[in-house]
Amino acid sequence: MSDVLFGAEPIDRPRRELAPGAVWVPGWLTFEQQAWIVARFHDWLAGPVPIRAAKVRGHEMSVQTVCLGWHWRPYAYSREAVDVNGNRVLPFPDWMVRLGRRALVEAYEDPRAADEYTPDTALVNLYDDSARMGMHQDKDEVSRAPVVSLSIGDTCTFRFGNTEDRGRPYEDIALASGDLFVFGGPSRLAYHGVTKVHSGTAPYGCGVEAGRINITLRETGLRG
Ligand SMILES: O=C(O)CCC(=O)C(=O)O
Ligand SMILES: [Fe+2]
Repeated sequence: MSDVLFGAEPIDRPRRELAPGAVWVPGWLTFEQQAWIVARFHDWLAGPVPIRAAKVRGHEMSVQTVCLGWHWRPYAYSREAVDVNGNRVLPFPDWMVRLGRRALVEAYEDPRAADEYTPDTALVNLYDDSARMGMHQDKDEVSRAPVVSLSIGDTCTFRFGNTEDRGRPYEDIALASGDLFVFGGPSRLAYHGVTKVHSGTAPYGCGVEAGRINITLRETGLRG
């Protein structure tokens, strides 16, 4: 138990800039914050649009996703979940706007980093032991504001690459429960993915017993 718990502590895991604009802040969320967010996650699961594996060119992703603010399907955002049940997604909560702003200020160590930042959508991904996410760019947003990523539950191997293609150079890091990862500026369109979820590594107290939750806060730049 204690090994697992200490594994998620920021001890020996200093903050790091992987590339210009791409910053990893281990252990940013407290266990209390993580568990509170996981309780909200259960509220979202009971919401108007069920969590589902999106289809990319006819193939179901191994990750399941539910959205707030705007509904994402591969290559497009809409207010209604047109590829699920047609219902409008839950509104984007104000606390997430504040959390996203705090995340930018923290990651970039600049009190003004969030001055022009208003995230309006969250993609909430649920990974089981066998789920992965292939290398991709987040480019369905019109805005090029940074993406704020929060991880809760099992540790994963997160692959952060370059802006040219899916291949090398890339770096593999272990994103653990409570970690913050921000990619903006010159890294905004960097390819990234999840190559493995390490089952049984969710620390006691994070609110997740098995699996991994990842929340990305984004500014779509869309109107309507
Ligand atoms: O799960 C992660 O850490 C990354 C998720 C991601 O890249 C995405 O939702 O676009
Ligand atoms: Fe992504």
